[in-house]
Amino acid sequence: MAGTRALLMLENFIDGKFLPCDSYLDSYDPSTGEVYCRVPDSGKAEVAAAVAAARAAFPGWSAHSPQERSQVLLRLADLLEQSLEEFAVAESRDQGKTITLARTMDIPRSVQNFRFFASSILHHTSQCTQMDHAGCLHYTVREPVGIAGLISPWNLPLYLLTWKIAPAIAAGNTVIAKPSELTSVTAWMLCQLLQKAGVPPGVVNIVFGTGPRVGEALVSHPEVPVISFTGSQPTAERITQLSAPHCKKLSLELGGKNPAIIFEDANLEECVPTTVRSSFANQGEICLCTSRIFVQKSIYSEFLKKFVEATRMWKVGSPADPSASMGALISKAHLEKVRRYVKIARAEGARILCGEGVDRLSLPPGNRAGYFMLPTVITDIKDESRCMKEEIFGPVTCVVPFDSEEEVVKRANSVQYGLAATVWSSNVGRVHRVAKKLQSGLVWTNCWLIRELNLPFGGMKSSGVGREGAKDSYEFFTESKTITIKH
Ligand SMILES: NC(=O)C1=CN([C@@H]2O[C@H](COP(=O)(O)OP(=O)(O)OC[C@H]3O[C@@H](n4cnc5c(N)ncnc54)[C@H](O)[C@@H]3O)[C@@H](O)[C@H]2O)C=CC1
Ligand SMILES: N/C(=C\C=C\C(=O)O)C(=O)O
Repeated sequence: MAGTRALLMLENFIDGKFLPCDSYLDSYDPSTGEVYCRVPDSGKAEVAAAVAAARAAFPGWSAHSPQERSQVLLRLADLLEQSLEEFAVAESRDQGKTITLARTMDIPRSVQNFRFFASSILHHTSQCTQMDHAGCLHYTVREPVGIAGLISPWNLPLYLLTWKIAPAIAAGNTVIAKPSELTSVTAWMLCQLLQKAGVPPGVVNIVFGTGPRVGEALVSHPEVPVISFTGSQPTAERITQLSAPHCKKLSLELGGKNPAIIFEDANLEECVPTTVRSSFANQGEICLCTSRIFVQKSIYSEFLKKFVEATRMWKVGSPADPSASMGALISKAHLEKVRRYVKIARAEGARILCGEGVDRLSLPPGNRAGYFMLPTVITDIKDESRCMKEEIFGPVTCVVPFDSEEEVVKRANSVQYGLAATVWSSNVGRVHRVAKKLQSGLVWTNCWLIRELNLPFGGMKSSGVGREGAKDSYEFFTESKTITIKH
């Protein structure tokens, strides 16, 4: 329990006003295991109120010029940047990640999301073709779709929420956002900045609560024609079913089982630390994290030794500790789920080289009830194992050897997911060839998570439907109309 300290009470943000809710959910600080915040447990009534506000705000907001909307987004970015530290501390407490990561990645990227779409909205052009034999000119115009429903997960709370809000409102839509019930605080803090930045009431509405209650009410609402979702594959299936009767536009950004392919000519000085980071950053709770590492046989032992040594240097500690590389996992249930995967691997005869069940986790007394685990490296594991097939979404990675390029491409592609991959080699021809053959929406060669926001982001196969980015998000959040002029 939270002891004598008052709990932080969040409120929904509808039509520019903070509104209390009839019932509330407990929200935990993952680094202590204590309830510290209460989140509205919204449902159909709150969604109906948000839809009414978004509907009323749409004509005015969509009639603004892109330049006017851009100015509002830029003010929002500036205000967020001025409060960066406050947001970083709040994100860390709510999610369990280190303050350092929130300060250097989550909040700066949220600022960048607003700045990026404030700029990119100014540069779209439409198409025009002529048909002289028929005396016709054809051109396209794009219009905002209407009210956008935005559902975001708990791993990168403000980062992914703003990645949806910014392009949606830049294009002239009004929005109803539903952050994860596990991490609602920075979304609520953002509402205070919306007012200051001059976002008109009703343009951005935020309803808090669980997926089955408020999430489904939003997805099922007939006046919300477009849904952008980031989260798990089973939830995406449910959203697809609920939105099917309304033929909604869907963008689904889902999970991954991302391979790292390390050839014998890789530069291990760069590859080892980057692959440790790609496996364990944000406690492994990023859909882009590496969870299957394929290493060419001739360097397998050398890589494994260096990789385990580097993983053991990755300190797990209080999120406020500047020397900690990893904080707490999101929840007790998630921690248990991740640990279960390690147990399954062990029962199948795999070897756990470091981390869970092998090394001792040392934490300050105040964090001992938190949801921490050590970064864990598994080897001697079959490709058919659940740990090599299913998304674990925690600090667990598997390392296995391979012989040939052809073999490793086949094995890398053998899972249901196709989100991100890394390829490590100094042979330029090989990196192009392998990148082309991988079934993956994103391939990073000799690096990881260097993002170019202009270009398409998203996955193949069960990793999702649609792409996000400057042009892709613009196309998703607008409808195209083709006009023919006979002259
Ligand atoms: N981007 C990614 O790849 C992510 C993947 N995951 C995966 O999903 C697993 C489960 O995590 P969850 O938090 O349960 O993910 P989730 O997919 O259930 O939650 C994501 C968002 O969807 C909402 N939601 C849940 N059920 C819904 C429904 N029926 N209708 C509308 N919205 C709904 C949630 O409230 C949250 O805002 C994780 O262990 C991880 O494997 C989780 C978060 C992000
Ligand atoms: N969607 C996720 C990460 C996106 C990162 C980016 O846009 O840079 C995720 O982890 O769910």
